[in-house]
Amino acid sequence: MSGKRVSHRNGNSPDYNIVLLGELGVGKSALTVKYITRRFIMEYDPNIEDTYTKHEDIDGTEMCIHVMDTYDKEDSDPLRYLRWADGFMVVYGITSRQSFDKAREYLESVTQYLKANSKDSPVALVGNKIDLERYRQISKVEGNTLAQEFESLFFETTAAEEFEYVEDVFHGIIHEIQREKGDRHVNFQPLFISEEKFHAAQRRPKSPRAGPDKKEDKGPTKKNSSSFKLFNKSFKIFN
Ligand SMILES: Nc1nc2c(ncn2[C@@H]2O[C@H](COP(=O)(O)OP(=O)(O)OP(=O)(O)O)[C@@H](O)[C@H]2O)c(=O)[nH]1
Repeated sequence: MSGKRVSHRNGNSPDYNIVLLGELGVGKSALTVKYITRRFIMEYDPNIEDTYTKHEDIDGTEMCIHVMDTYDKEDSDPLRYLRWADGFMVVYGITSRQSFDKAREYLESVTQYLKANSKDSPVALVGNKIDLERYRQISKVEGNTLAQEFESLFFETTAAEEFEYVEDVFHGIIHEIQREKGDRHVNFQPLFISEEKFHAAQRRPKSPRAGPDKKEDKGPTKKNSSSFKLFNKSFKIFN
């Protein structure tokens, strides 16, 4: 994109909506909060569904990213996120076969909706918790095969390690959303956080954990006051 800014009808930064779907406990909240705050937080209230906002400047393009961390009950209406989302992240834990089966169900319902509504929003299958390699139940090949079946992007990542592992996933889907909306015209190769890259990084000395990461972060922005709820809870913060 070489620093060129995307112009929009009203001159404002574009807004992109990303929804996270998946079984309880796969790390939807952990990934959302890591992306927004760069921190790994251990405990969440599993019954909360919320939307968080982050300002980004990617390749010289300013944008506003809204992330919905869903809590899907039996009787809740999936249209609330299906209509809202510009891009979907279907998350499973690599240590849980059950969450992988659930991810397939989400992929089926999302792709069915998109097809029925002639929409082409990008979908990413995301295998989380690769820091727990020793408990892995879903191989990378199996994840990749499922993603290919649904013509979706595929990533493996962890919310418990470096911020970049999570950022890569979000930026990957943001690039695809931009491309789908005609805001980006370059050939983008989906980023993979490979086990090799992850383990190589594990062997390197880690950057200091405390405090914010290197890049200036404008922090969470109030959308409907939800972003600020984060800081009122007694979370355990690990980095
Ligand atoms: N080791 C490890 N633990 C993780 C990771 N991501 C999340 N967790 C932990 O897994 C548990 C569930 O994570 P959540 O983010 O609450 O999962 P969720 O998908 O939002 O599910 P609910 O909050 O239960 O709706 C928490 O204890 C997290 O700390 C990860 O990448 N690695």
